[in-house]
Amino acid sequence: MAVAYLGLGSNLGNRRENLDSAVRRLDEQSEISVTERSSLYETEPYGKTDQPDFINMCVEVETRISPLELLENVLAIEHELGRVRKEVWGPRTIDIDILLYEDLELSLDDLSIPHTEMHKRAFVLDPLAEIAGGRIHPGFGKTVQTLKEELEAGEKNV
Ligand SMILES: Nc1ncnc2c1ncn2[C@@H]1O[C@H](COP(=O)(O)OP(=O)(O)OP(=O)(O)O)[C@@H](O)[C@H]1O
Ligand SMILES: Nc1nc2c(c(=O)[nH]1)N=C(CO)CN2
Repeated sequence: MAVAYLGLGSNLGNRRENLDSAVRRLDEQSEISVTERSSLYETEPYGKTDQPDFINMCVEVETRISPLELLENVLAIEHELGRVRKEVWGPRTIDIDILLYEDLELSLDDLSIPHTEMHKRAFVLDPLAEIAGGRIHPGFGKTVQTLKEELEAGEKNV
């Protein structure tokens, strides 16, 4: 059984309901069990800032399926929940990113693991540290908690 961590975000419609539905749908997949969920974090939009605030959270899942099959499941759930991809980094009913999958490092056209931006994003590291603070990011060889602290220290020095 593999343990993976997913980051979820919503900034359109009923954001809590969107996140709840996404977590429920993930857990309803026969091949995926949601084993931990973080609290909800209200966050200002990062990157493209002229859009509504997000609610972000992370979940831990256990699964026997491969990273690419997990991505297919995640994209199908995004689709079911009505996410329309109009612009990169734009508003969305639901966004689900695969952050970590065991200690795998993978770089394919459609899938990079760990997620390439996760260490730069407080909206990922804050909820992730709550449920996986001690997990090692295989690319950096540092725990999630350390990456979160380094990001916070860096932000103070800007
Ligand atoms: N780790 C990953 N998790 C989810 N999608 C990924 C990952 N790595 C690559 N992708 C690819 O990224 C594509 C676009 O993702 P998406 O539209 O969610 O980007 P975004 O949310 O706007 O930006 P970001 O990925 O930086 O959060 C997906 O269709 C998927 O093929
Ligand atoms: N706060 C916050 N900002 C974002 C988010 C997000 O989930 N939360 N997702 C983005 C694209 O993936 C871009 N910016």
